[in-house]
Amino acid sequence: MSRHVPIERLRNIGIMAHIDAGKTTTTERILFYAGKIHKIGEVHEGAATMDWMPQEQERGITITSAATTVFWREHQINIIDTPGHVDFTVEVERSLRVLDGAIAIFSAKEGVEPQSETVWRQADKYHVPRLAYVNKMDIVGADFFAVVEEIKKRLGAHPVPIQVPIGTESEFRGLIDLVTMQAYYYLDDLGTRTAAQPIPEEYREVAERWRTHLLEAVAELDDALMEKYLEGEEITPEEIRRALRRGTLDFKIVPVLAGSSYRNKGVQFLMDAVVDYLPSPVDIPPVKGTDPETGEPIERRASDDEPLAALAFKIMSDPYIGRLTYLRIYSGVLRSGIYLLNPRKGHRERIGRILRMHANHREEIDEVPAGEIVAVVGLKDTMTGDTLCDEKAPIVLEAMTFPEPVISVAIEPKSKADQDKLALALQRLAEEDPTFRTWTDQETGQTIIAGMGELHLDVLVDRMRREFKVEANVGAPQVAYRETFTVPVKVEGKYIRQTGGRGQYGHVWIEFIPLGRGEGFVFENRIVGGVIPKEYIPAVEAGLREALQNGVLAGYPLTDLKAVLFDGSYHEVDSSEMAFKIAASLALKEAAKQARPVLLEPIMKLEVSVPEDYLGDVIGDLNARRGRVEGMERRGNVQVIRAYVPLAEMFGYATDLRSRTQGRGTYIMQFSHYEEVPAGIAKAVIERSKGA
Ligand SMILES: Nc1nc2c(ncn2[C@@H]2O[C@H](COP(=O)(O)OP(=O)(O)OP(=O)(O)O)[C@@H](O)[C@H]2O)c(=O)[nH]1
Repeated sequence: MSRHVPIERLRNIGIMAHIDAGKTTTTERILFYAGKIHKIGEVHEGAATMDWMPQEQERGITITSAATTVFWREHQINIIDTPGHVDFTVEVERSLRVLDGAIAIFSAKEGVEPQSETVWRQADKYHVPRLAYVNKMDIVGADFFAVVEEIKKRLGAHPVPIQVPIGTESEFRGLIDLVTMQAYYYLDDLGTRTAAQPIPEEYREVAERWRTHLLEAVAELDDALMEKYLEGEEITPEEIRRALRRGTLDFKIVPVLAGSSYRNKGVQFLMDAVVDYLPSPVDIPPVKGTDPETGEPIERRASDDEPLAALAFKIMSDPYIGRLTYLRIYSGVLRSGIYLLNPRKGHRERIGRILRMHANHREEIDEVPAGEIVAVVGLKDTMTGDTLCDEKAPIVLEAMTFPEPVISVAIEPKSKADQDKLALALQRLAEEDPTFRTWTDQETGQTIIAGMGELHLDVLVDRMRREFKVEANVGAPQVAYRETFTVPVKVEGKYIRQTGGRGQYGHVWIEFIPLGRGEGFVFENRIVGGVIPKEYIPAVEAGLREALQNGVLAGYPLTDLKAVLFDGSYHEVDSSEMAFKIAASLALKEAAKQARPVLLEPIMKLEVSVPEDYLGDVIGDLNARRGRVEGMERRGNVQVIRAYVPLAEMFGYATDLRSRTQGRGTYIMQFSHYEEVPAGIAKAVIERSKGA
């Protein structure tokens, strides 16, 4: 088996951060030092190698994750660049799902920002061990130890600095390695570094203090080291590193490093830390899945000798190659030309070419061992979240969950030709992005696209224009309302037709029970004694699911309810799936009359940062938008307001806040949950939908 490196020397890592903390710059530098690119591209010049989509270069933000492979100290590092903007949270989530470790980047000035908190929690959810990297040590207001304190307070983590920066802001010029107690200086902004030096006199005290902190932390992790430490014996750098590694993998500590990626300081040490402290595929627990036949849980170890199990975590359409499916190979060996089972679809797919992705070129390979991340060309039906496996040893890996879209716009193609191109574009975009939805509005016949936020939709529309050359008019953004029931009801649905020949007979009794917000739709079959034959049950569920989509108040999907099929009857000759489907939808219609349906709206979690002077004005405005202010705190020289606000009131907020604060206010917003729309407003929304 050809493997670039033994699996213990493989690292699959992600880089996560708040927008603008420096992910792209840091990734660029890593590629540079690993010798992959020879000219360092600057983000602000629109030349960064990872950000290759045109919009990314124009907007200066990273939208899609690109996987890239580098080598460092005889280790192979696969890096996934993840986006920082909340509208693309799903990109972060799906990367975290397939990664083994992560670097969390913080700005030395801004510290723990709202989005860094969000991605940190996501990494917790997916059990991703991580390092913290305090970037931008060179900027005014940089404060390494303040960020360390914030990581502790705000994220509840146990940060353990393994370095102390020498100088800050424009004086930032070196790093003290607390593991070896040696100092390194940078001679320029190009990363030229001195050999190890003694710690300078003025840094002795602070270095000793943090060395003690480090030793206490590692002693806590290891009884043998604790003994040595208490005896006052010397603990070697090797012992410290081993304990730090164990502690990081066990989520007990987070090693913290400092640097300025932009000025080429600290990045090589960061790469060393990836090798030293982040897990290889064999350091993480075996992947979990189930047997598609029996539902029995199965585990697969990261070994070439296990049957193959891979997860498709991203689909991209490449203008030259076509459809690229990114796979994480959890176990077994992937070879081009083999057939694999997609258990969700129940059929086989042929693996075409296998590509290892570098930032700006691809390498074709024939075989990929366990633990790797690669892209595959030629898969037709595999979607994001699907498992591909050895057909002799089928497994379904735990699927990813994606949030439902909260905002939509209508798209009207300008010509017949645009109409056709639009159809293709929508199909491609939906394959790539599981949070993107599209459908045709029943009443108006318009094409609707839906996503996670205004920026998300902007980017999608932009891609339709550029990549698929669709000319279209785009409507104003609309809130994705939902509907639900508020009281439980038991109702009957009967569809019986007796007109000559063969009739129609479907008859159900269903109880509808309201569920909590976010629980979705649950169907339960409690038919006993064959009052309705088994073969008609799926038709009842399908009939309900279909009818739910069209709502009962204003055409928005009904959600957060449970339907229990508990009684009914059938006819030997006249019953059919169709008749039961219709009976189910009639039951739902009846339920709508009795179950006091209400309208639900998406509520956004908002953090606004404004200078003190504008505080009153901004809060007043939030109140006028039906906002609920939850709290306020001072961060540096700004006040941060935390609030919940209905999305319906937040269109155009960016412009509004800018003019209200003379451009000094900033905010970050993301979907939180659905809530009932107040009666007066609901009435207006329902009337508007009827008028449309
Ligand atoms: N002074 C200074 N500027 C930096 C440093 N690192 C990044 N920057 C600048 O900060 C800005 C944002 O950096 P990016 O690397 O694009 O940040 P990002 O986190 O990838 O941002 P998104 O891709 O938009 O999520 C750019 O203008 C960088 O040049 C640093 O260490 N020091």
